[in-house]
Amino acid sequence: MSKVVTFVTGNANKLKEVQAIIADSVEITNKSLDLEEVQGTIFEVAEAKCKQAAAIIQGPVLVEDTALGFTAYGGLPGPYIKWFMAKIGHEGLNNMLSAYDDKSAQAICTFAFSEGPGQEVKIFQGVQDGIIVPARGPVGFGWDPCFQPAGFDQTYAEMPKTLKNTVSHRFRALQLLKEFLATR
Ligand SMILES: O=P(O)(O)OP(=O)(O)OP(=O)(O)OC[C@H]1O[C@@H](n2cnc3c(O)ncnc32)[C@H](O)[C@@H]1O
Ligand SMILES: [Mg+2]
Repeated sequence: MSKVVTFVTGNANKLKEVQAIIADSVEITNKSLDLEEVQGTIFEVAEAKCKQAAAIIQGPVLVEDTALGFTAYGGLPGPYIKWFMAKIGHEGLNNMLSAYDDKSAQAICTFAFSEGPGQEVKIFQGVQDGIIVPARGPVGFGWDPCFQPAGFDQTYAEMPKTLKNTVSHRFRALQLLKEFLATR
């Protein structure tokens, strides 16, 4: 069984964070592919991406799906946040919540791992609560400028990368993944 895991993602920023957070403990190579995403729950989206990746790579694969859910919208946009970001941007995300007092949101990072085609898909999820705020900080990675994690007065974008990478939804999910990969 190959120990090397291929992380399949079309997102260079995700890859950078994953490398920064776990590269010292796990051997991960990367394949840049924008996998098709089904419509469904976060788990269904992650599982389907993982099966697709395993079929392409024909070996151990890791994929990740990131969701941003607004409490006032019952968890939407959730896994569809990418398309909301692309079409309405930071200002639009804030405007969506202008009718509501509750600005709270959850950033959810879901990794899905499989040893290969036909193998079981394992899921590792990390959640960070926060609020949606008018964009602050450098524009670099998705909705970072308008997500302020609970317990902090900076948005993800304003934080030094080293801080985001020790408190984020992705960091939390990677702690679980790391434990699993260590026993593999
Ligand atoms: O190939 P994949 O891995 O699917 O990469 P993607 O860019 O399509 O990513 P998703 O399908 O998971 O969609 C998540 C969206 O949220 C954005 N995003 C993901 N993680 C983020 C983070 O930590 N901070 C801000 N934005 C993030 C990302 O740029 C997308 O627009
Ligand atoms: Mg995607």
